[in-house]
Amino acid sequence: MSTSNFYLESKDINVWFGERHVLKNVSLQFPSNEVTALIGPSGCGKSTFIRTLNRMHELISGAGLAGSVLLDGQDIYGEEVDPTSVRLRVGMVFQKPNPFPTMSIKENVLSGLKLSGRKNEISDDLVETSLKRASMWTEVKDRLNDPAISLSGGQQQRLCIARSLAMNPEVLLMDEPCSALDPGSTRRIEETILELKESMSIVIVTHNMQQAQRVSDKTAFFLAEDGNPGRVVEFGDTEDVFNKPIDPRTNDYVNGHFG
Ligand SMILES: Nc1ncnc2c1ncn2[C@@H]1O[C@H](COP(=O)(O)OP(=O)(O)OP(=O)(O)O)[C@@H](O)[C@H]1O
Repeated sequence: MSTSNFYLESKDINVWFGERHVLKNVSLQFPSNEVTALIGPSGCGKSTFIRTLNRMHELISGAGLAGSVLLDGQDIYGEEVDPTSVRLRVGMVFQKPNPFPTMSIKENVLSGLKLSGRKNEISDDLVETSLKRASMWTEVKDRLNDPAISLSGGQQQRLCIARSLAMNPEVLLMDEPCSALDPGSTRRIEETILELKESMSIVIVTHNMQQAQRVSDKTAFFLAEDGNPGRVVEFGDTEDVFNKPIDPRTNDYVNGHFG
């Protein structure tokens, strides 16, 4: 049973690359059924932080970490915890769509299950459900055996979302998922995010202030000032962060005065 009121929670996360301290004391809470946007200028540590939430950070050589991340009350950095199982529970979608290009659409959806040895969960129903949840079933249902490379960039990104969803994650991390997409594809992904949040917690890194306001319930503003490590300057309801920010630096950033 969870000991936290939040589904996912970071406590005093500090990150180093070699000697360089790049994130300081980041404590954020991510409730179920909410979308949290991480915003801030380039280089303030948003992508680094999101990677600490599913133990992808430690795959980078020279990466150091202190602090804890509670997933449903359990520290994902606990000694007894297998990092692979964390990455299955906390899925991730990247900036650039990265389907397996020569695999078919269907094989892509099922690839995570195959790679993690969960072959008994593989079924046509799961392919359909995952593609439906990623809002692309009607577009691809008659071409499931076509290679992923035959899809548009926006469709490839939704296929990557479907691939994550097939693993039935409890949290979905999205690192600038729309930055390589046109406005129409961006809108489809945003609609998908709003549908998915009914069944999970979502954390999204975005440089698009309108997108943050359209999709997120909460917003965290990160800033790394004058060579100092990145930290959270302000965290709260998205409406407040954008319309009545407490910190003048948040006000300047959300109104486009820097970054
Ligand atoms: N693999 C790495 N090795 C060394 N330093 C890194 C590595 N990845 C990121 N950094 C450094 O950590 C800091 C935070 O980078 P990060 O990519 O997390 O920022 P960001 O806010 O996501 O930036 P952007 O918005 O441009 O994607 C930067 O100073 C960056 O140079």
